[in-house]
Amino acid sequence: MRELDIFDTTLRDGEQSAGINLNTAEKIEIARQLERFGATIIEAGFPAASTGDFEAVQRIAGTVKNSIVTGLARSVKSDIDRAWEALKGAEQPHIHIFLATSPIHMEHKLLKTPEQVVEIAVDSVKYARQFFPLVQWSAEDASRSDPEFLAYIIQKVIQAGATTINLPDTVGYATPSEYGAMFRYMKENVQGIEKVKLSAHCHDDLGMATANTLAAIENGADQIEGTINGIGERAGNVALEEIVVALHIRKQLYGINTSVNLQEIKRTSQLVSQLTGSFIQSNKAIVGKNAFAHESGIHQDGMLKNPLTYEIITPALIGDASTELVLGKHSGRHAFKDRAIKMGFELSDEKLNKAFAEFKKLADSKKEIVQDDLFILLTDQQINDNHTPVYELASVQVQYSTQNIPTATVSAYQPTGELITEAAIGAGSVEAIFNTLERIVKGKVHILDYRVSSVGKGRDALGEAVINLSYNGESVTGRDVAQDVLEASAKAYLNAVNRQLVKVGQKVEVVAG
Ligand SMILES: CC(=O)SCCNC(=O)CCNC(=O)[C@H](O)C(C)(C)COP(=O)(O)OP(=O)(O)OC[C@H]1O[C@@H](n2cnc3c(N)ncnc32)[C@H](O)[C@@H]1OP(=O)(O)O
Ligand SMILES: CC(C)C(=O)C(=O)O
Ligand SMILES: [Mg+2]
Repeated sequence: MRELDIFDTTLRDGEQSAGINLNTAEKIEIARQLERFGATIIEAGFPAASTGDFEAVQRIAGTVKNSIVTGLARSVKSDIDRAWEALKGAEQPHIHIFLATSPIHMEHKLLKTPEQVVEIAVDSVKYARQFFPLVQWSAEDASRSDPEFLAYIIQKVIQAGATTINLPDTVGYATPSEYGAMFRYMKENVQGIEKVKLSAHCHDDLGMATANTLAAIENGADQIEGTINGIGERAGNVALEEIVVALHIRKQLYGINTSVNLQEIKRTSQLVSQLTGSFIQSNKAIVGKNAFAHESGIHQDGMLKNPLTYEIITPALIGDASTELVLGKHSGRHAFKDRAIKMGFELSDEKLNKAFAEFKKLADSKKEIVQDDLFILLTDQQINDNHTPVYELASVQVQYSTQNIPTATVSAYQPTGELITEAAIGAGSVEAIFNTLERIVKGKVHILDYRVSSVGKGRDALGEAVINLSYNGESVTGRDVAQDVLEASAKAYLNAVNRQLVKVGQKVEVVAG
């Protein structure tokens, strides 16, 4: 059986998705889950990009023990120095350096000749090797590069000390046969290629990321890179869950093993979706809401006679218990704690007590508490930063009728602890609430995106609101749930503003420390 390394870039390329903005606590939570998922390598960020990214990479490198942690760097000394600062405490320091090799990128973006690009690549890898035992070098836009030039620069970079070579399909342009052929060509034409790991990195612009990644595997890739739920720049990266399940289901065809624990797929997917605020389309392979739903009569008949007629994967394979929990308003702390532990949460007693109080409040207004409700509630406590003072919703009241202008009255605690009440009108109830909140948070707010949906099933399902707004010029996403969508919307709005405040608080801490 061949071993394949799984390089997860949810926290770097995934976070490059428009509208996704994770804070350090959320990144650490995702990184810990990726470790449970079994990623060989976790790309935790781009340390030179911002203080927030630097801090997240440094803290993840100090937290995660069973996966290698890496950070991205341009081929410049200052980026490599910053990456070393962030990663020197890691168990196995690993850096990911990239430089574009396609004619269009070299000429129009880097403004360099191919000769200069070779020199920069070699110098940066040599420089990085002085610090890092593991250096991955990526030829950005490899699939649109001249194969001979690509083979030449890869050979030079291997001689300079690179330990992994990545061949990205940066703009999702390649077809499976072309992408596979590139791997074969490099294997046949680059001296020393057998000494390094060869990696695939596919984007989904033409919907071919999964097919391309499998083509790379068929042609000798030792590592594949992707994200959970396929989030990422533009149309996203390849969805790791699709690759690992395909390799598992088609084991006889591929003969490949990975370190991934398939049972952790559902939880990882749910966590990434919740913390990034990015919905998973219902027909998404493996993790979509309908991925295991059989609707039509002929299919249901077949399933009843023998599930293998229509089911190649079961929810149980990916750890989707989907069971309705028998936790309700009469449940006690022990049963609640036991369930939280079984769901993989590690909460302090203080956080567990807070989560329990929230659970009791919810159980009073909702017949049944399902797994999804509990997951959201416990995750919120787990990543809750209670050091930076933030806004907290006290009450919201809306007057709406088809004849009159909607009016909202909102009371909220300020970061100072003071309770204030404001009122405003709007074209609809939601706008009236948002206009009122804008007065409360005392900053310029622009709503960029806003969505509501239900969590779980039934009339009394929780309402979830996700809002992307810019607060004082910085774009940030907030989300929250409540029994009522208007309350969820108000809470999601404050959640976004609070996340921005927490981020600012973290920056101050890093600069001061
Ligand atoms: C394919 C990918 O996903 S690549 C990763 C993309 N991710 C990101 O860009 C997110 C983080 N980026 C950032 O925070 C910023 O872009 C920074 C901090 C890295 C740089 O910011 P700035 O200094 O303001 O430069 P800006 O982003 O405007 O331009 C990029 C510069 O880097 C150069 N550059 C681009 N790639 C590379 C590279 N691999 N190696 C060296 N230089 C590079 C560009 O040519 C440009 O140089 P110029 O300023 O001489 O024209
Ligand atoms: C930085 C590189 C590997 C990248 O993300 C890409 O080329 O898509
Ligand atoms: Mg990419």
